[in-house]
Amino acid sequence: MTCLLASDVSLSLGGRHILRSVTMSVQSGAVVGLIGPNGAGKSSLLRLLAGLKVPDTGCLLLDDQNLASVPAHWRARQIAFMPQEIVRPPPMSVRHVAALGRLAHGESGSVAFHHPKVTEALEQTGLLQSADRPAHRLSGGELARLSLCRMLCVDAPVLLADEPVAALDPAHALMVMSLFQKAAHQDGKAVVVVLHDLALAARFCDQLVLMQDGAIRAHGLPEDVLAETLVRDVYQVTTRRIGTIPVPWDLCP
Ligand SMILES: Nc1ncnc2c1ncn2[C@@H]1O[C@H](COP(=O)(O)OP(=O)(O)OP(=O)(O)O)[C@@H](O)[C@H]1O
Repeated sequence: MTCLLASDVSLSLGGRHILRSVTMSVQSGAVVGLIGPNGAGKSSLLRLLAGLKVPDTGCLLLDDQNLASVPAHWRARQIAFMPQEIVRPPPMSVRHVAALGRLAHGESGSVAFHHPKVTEALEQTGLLQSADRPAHRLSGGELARLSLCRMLCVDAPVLLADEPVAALDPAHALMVMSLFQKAAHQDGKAVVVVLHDLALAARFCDQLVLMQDGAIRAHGLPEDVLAETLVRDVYQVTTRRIGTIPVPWDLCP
């Protein structure tokens, strides 16, 4: 059982308080959705969870080990991270770029290129047919799926993805969210996904953490966190419901 915990973390950057006393955790078998308005601190928190930034106060614990003191190569095998910014890769094939995920295991060259996990991840992200295409010629959504694919190639017990569906069409967004759900529920991964789509958050996440102004405003079951009054207050939008699923409808008057 893997557990990643951010315990009372605070972070300041450029003289601004970015995160204030944030505590949250994710365990094997669960998808946690990190939601909140632009600038709320979601990406900053995700980078702390990935061990890519160190908090000013508080700590990050992976199975009781402080992320600040574990070897980087061990951390890279435990936590796979998909950043929000998708960098256009150099002229390499899609499979070559995906195989870079195996570097976390010290694998490169043909060992990485032919690794079964790479083929599986290409298939899961709908890129197997495009494996030989030049990666730098992919569309924005295809590049986002390649970034996700590379993360899956790490085969880590913890998956952290920053807005993985922001550039995807509805079918691929549903495919990717189903993929995260399966990774958690069937394969026992611990998954944290940053999302702006409240309907996807409601449908596919087991728990939601709602951030506002660098702090956690609410956390718990999606139906509780996405209560109409809370969504209205935090996002300044009204919603309409399809069952329990909220759809942002209008700006608050
Ligand atoms: N290096 C930095 N120096 C100063 N401020 C920063 C720095 N990095 C981030 N910030 C600020 O921290 C706040 C939180 O940024 P963050 O990217 O974590 O928000 P977010 O919730 O992920 O937003 P979005 O939904 O727009 O991606 C923002 O106001 C941002 O401008």
